[in-house]
Amino acid sequence: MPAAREPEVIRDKAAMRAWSRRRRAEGKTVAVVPTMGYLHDGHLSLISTAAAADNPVAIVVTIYVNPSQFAPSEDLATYPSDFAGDLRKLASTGVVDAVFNPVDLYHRGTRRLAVASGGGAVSCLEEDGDGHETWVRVERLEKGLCGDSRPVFFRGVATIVSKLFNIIEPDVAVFGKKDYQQWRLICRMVRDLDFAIEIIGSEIVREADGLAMSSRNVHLSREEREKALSISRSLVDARTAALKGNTDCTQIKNKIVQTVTETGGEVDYVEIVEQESLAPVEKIDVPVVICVAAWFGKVRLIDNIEIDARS
Ligand SMILES: Nc1ncnc2c1ncn2[C@@H]1O[C@H](COP(=O)(O)OP(=O)(O)OP(=O)(O)O)[C@@H](O)[C@H]1O
Ligand SMILES: CC(C)(CO)[C@@H](O)C(=O)[O-]
Ligand code: BAL
Repeated sequence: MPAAREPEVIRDKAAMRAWSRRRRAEGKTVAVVPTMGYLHDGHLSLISTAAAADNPVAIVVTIYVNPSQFAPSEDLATYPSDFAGDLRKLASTGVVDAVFNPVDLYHRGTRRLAVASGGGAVSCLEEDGDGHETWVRVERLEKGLCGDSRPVFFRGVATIVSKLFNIIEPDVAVFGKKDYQQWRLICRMVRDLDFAIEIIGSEIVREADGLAMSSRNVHLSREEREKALSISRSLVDARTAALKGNTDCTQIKNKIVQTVTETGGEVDYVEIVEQESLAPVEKIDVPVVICVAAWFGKVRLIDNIEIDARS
């Protein structure tokens, strides 16, 4: 394990771009790990993936809670943050060269769009004005799964990730498979828009009892956290059943819904989709991913499991 090393903190986008260009002029590969902070071991595993990507590599971790991916009704205001703690964790890896932590990445404008008066603020960004008006949309992949209950989420993600790519100009970017739809959507965006960036999907990191690590887990009470284990447990059971030959998706989905609901969670969705297209399937005879989103109290969690019955 490398010795602890403080990353350089960069707040300004021009400084970030200049830093990145200097690293490339030195012959380094620039790898970026985009995050919203409140870092945990899942994030640190993305950094390890980036460090293994190429050599020599300059690693930038971005910490920015992007207002445009949150609807006004969602949890932007309570999203956890601990920048000092994040810096300590990043320093302890010994491999992170820079942290990009901008105060704001949007033009806010002057005209305020009040949500209450029906002024058209569909995300927390528009609540602050009409300054930003250019959006990146991945039209099919943004629909379904999380796109149904978070209608502005993927528009916000695709747009902020494009902005980060334009500022940092990385060679490589690492995303977690915990946010499976997000990872697939970014891959598609990069392909369709010819970003010269390799996208790496990194495996889900779990707590010892199976709960997928997530910044929002901090908001779970002890009881809610216990109930939330029903997601990972039911996903593992579903995978075991599928590999034993129960490939009927309706049956598998019903069982997961039943388990999570009986435990006290409120299911948002359970879907079984083809791994790359995210198209729903009826039978597990192609590589699939089972995706789940469920509420435990005020916390909405997502998780998934990949199944390739041929392997
Ligand atoms: N448990 C995990 N394993 C692997 N990657 C993860 C894990 N948790 C988050 N990531 C990845 O880290 C990146 C940044 O995610 P983010 O900062 O939103 O953290 P998060 O834990 O997913 O938070 P939340 O789900 O509460 O928003 C994303 O690419 C995400 O997929
Ligand atoms: C990719 C991302 C950093 C964009 O804000 C965010 O959606 C996240 O943390 O997964
Ligand atoms: N990790 C996804 C970021 C979000 O839920 O807004």
